[in-house]
Amino acid sequence: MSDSIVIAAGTKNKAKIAAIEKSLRSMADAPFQLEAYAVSSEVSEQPLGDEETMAGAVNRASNALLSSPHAQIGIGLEGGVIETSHGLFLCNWGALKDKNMNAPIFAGGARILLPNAVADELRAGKELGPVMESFSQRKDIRQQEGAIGIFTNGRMTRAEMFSHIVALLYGQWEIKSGKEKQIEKR
Ligand SMILES: O=P(O)(O)OP(=O)(O)OP(=O)(O)OC[C@H]1O[C@@H](n2cnc3c(O)ncnc32)[C@H](O)[C@@H]1O
Ligand SMILES: [Mg+2]
Repeated sequence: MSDSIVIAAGTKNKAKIAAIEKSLRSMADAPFQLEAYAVSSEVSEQPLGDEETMAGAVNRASNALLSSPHAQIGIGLEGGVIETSHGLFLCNWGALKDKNMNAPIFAGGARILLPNAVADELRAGKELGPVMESFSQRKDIRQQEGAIGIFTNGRMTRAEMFSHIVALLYGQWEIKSGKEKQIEKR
């Protein structure tokens, strides 16, 4: 980035904001301002499958951009679950919307299998957030290491997982904005 730009995040979740902040700080070559808006994802509280989770991510990105008077970019991150022949997996998506670009940019995140006890509660219509609280006997897991942290023995946190998605989004955005890195040819 050559000029300072305003980026609007479509969430107030601490793990998601930390991911955006940390990932962008490490990549952006100019200062930026990050604003956080508690926008609607316009999908269910517990998105099911890639399509619904992607829709949640892009709706958050668009709604964040609309909420901010000065932002050039909106970022939306959404956590969902997806049914497979091997069981129910966590699935995560991010979307970036630049007000000067027609198409949104997408990136998907890490997936891991949920234990049967947790998966069955979700299949019965419960949300992962509260299910994780009763499973781990702790409050607010979704703003901390998340289900992914608990089920990977703390090797990957929710913020780290979302920071990979933000890097995937930002790198694609750089290429589309003509800010490609000059990689040395050997
Ligand atoms: O404030 P927002 O941005 O909505 O943050 P959130 O934690 O609710 O995150 P999502 O809406 O993207 O997640 C969809 C649902 O999945 C839950 N969830 C997703 N990932 C989770 C995780 O790693 N740990 C605990 N709950 C999670 C979350 O509580 C919601 O019920
Ligand atoms: Mg939510």
